[in-house]
Amino acid sequence: MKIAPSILSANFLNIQKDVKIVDQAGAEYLHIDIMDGHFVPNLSFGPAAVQALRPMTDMVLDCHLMVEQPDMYIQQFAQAGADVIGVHVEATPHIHRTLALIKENGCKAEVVVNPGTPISAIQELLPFVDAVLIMTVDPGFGGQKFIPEVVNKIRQLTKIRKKEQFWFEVEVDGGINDTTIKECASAGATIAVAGSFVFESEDPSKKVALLKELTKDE
Ligand SMILES: O=C(CO)[C@@H](O)[C@H](O)COP(=O)(O)O
Repeated sequence: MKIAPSILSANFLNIQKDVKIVDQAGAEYLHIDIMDGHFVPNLSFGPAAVQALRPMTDMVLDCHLMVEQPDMYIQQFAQAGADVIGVHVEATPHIHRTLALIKENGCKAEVVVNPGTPISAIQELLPFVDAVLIMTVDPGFGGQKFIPEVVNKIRQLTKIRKKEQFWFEVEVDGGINDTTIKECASAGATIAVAGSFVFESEDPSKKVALLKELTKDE
């Protein structure tokens, strides 16, 4: 399983140091939460933050857009250095167009589903995506409690993925720690985002190593 530390919980006064720590600890992805204060009740980063992070690491920059009208921002995030751009199925009536736009801009296209949204809502999109992000908390804040009922959706998606021989990544995000990551991994998740568990600890490097160790056989 790949580990994607979420910089929402990192130390913004010394972000370069935190990025280096998780990079050296073996994290493959760096998860960047983009919040607009409309789609979710919180504000975070814009394309300038992604541009500043890009020269700091070769980790995959995984931009999770929690924004309304995502099409307005795709090109800016792509030009800033995003590798993966995730857009919520709940955020636009034209999600297929948005996913195509992400690919046209040279990035991997990811569709994101909230805890209250069924897998059936994205089923027709599965042939077009590089990744599906299943939210295991309601988006907007770090440090929330994992919603265990969502594990069933990871299983459902994994079943479809195997049956149809799709190769998209199955990413999980929210409340991931040394217990919940095991449930997600056994259900078929391939990437785990972890914010507070990693960065609000004494030793983020050890936490990344622990998450990798716990899921090394998945
Ligand atoms: O998308 C989000 C929150 O909306 C996440 O990426 C959080 O940043 C994860 O934080 P933890 O739940 O791991 O503390």
